[in-house]
Amino acid sequence: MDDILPDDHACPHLKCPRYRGKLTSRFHPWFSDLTRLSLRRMLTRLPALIATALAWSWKAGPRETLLTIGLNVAAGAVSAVVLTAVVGILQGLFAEGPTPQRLQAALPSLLLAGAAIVARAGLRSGAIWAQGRLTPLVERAVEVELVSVATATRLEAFDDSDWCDQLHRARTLGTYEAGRITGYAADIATELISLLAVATVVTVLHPVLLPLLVLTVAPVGWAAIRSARMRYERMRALSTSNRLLYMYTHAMTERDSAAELRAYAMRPMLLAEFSRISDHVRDSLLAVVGDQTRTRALGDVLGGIATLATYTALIALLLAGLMPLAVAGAAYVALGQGKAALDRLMSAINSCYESGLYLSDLLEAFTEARRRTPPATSGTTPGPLQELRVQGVDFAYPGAATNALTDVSITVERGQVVALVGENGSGKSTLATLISGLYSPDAGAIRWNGTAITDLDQEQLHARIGLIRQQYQQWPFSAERNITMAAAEATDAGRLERALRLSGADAVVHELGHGLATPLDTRFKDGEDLSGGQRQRIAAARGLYPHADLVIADEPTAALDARAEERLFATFQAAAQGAAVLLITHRLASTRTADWIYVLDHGRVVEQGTHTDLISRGGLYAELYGIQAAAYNGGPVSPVRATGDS
Ligand SMILES: Nc1ncnc2c1ncn2[C@@H]1O[C@H](COP(=O)(O)OP(=O)(O)OP(=O)(O)O)[C@@H](O)[C@H]1O
Repeated sequence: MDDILPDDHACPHLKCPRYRGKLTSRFHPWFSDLTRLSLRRMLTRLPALIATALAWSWKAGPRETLLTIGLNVAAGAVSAVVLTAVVGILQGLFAEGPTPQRLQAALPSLLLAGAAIVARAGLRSGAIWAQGRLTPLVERAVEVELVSVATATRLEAFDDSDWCDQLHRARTLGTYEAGRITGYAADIATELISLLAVATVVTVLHPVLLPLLVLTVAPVGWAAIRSARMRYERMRALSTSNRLLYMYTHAMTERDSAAELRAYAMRPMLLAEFSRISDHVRDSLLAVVGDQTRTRALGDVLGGIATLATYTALIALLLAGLMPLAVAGAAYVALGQGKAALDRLMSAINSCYESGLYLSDLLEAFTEARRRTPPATSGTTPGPLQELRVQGVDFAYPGAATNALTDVSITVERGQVVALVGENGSGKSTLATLISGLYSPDAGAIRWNGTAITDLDQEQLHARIGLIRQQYQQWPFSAERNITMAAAEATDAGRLERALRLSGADAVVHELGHGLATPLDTRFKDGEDLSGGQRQRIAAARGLYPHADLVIADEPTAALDARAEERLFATFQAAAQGAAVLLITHRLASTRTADWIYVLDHGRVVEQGTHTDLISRGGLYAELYGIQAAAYNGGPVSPVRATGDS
């Protein structure tokens, strides 16, 4: 397990140079750029991020976006009126003259302040309502966009752990923050308007007050942004740990792993691993809380000193006779409001900044997904298959030290059943996956009637291939949908009936409580589960349902009983009348009737020919066939030794 644990297990301190080095080398180059943004660079980048967020918001809910921004800005403007009115009240009250006269002078401002406070409350409530609606609208729109780009990427993207981390972060944090950033941007606008009013008032009262006001908030703002960045860096470094926790939680709470968990008594091990990783996440986050607290405390202390200096300056101006008492009182209130507005502005910028980091992450995930997506081919339309030719193909899985396939060439013609055989790990499924167009070869080409399949329209290519995968997935859909799968059009009853009959899945469906409508997942109402062989029949029907030119059957009978196996192989022979069949199997009895057989060994084609050719050659095929035949004929079989035998 240690080897797949993230680098952040190595050192809990972000400041550790060893750790930093690992992070920058492990993640994409933009990582360091993103997390080391200075305040200035962050502020220059924010408008572009906000513009992106606004564009999403507008698309997801134009009315809510307008209301969120409009009502917030209006609330900010009304706050400015409140402040001006309060200053008017104070100036009226502290002015020279008899009390009734001073009260009378303050009355209009008092009424204005009261009305403005009520109006501001109404506007704020409206803004909260609009923001409350906007957030889920944007979250949903971004989520839909994210799954849309993620499902369009090439299959090999999912062999890259960095991409898996990035996608997990985008899914769990990016979409959440994207829904909030518009609100934060509106808060910034609100507080900027309030602040503009305060700045005007204090500057009119005395020019020295404005810089003092800025000084009181600057350290607090600096500390808030620094601590936001600390948390973001930590969350980013914990990506793999968090993804592992998610996977462990899934494994320990979902049905598909429930049986093995119990049968292999995995509970103590899983709980221990889960605790170990979650302890690490907890300790990392606690360490950040400590760092954040120290930074914030420093900001507060510096801010406190600056506040003290501000009020000292105010008192000094008053004592020196440079400021009348009425103005000093108004300045005191204005400074208080200004500090509150600046605090809120800093907090809004900080929230926006933190959201912006996650949003940048999300945008990077979109860019990365598009980079990993095959170009939208207006590719050539594949015609009915006459010949599929694999020419000198090399392929290595991402990150693998050795090739899974080396210089592989095979040909499949219409009307043929071609078999791929070979021992475990020899590259058969990999070749089938490449032919299906799910991976691209590193060298060589796969040609469909002479055209490289990479130049063909991929959707139309997939529609011409019926794939029976070795590792098939049983989807939590109805039995019918598990066979027809993505078919955009309504189910073709004739093709469905044929696929059910040829695969033997008709008998399976017959026994289901709700027939084809039965959900194949017991976690859902009326759901039923299937035996291994029954599942394989459904998977075979899935591969036979399309009107395919090429049926690729990868170990289609491993779980089938003898009768079902015989029927399926006969099906493939029949299917080859109007199409081509590429059959991967370890059951060599069934390859005897194949038109051509390719034998793979360590990713290379080592033999090819008909069954008779290969037997007479006495090579690997003959050896494997001999072993199986001997087992059936009661001949000598290699003894199987129990491990530990002395
Ligand atoms: N997703 C993957 N990432 C990395 N390596 C892989 C992946 N899938 C398969 N391999 C490796 O590629 C090689 C070929 O595997 P492949 O599944 O094609 O063999 P196979 O002939 O189909 O084996 P089997 O008879 O067991 O099904 C093996 O060494 C395997 O470990």
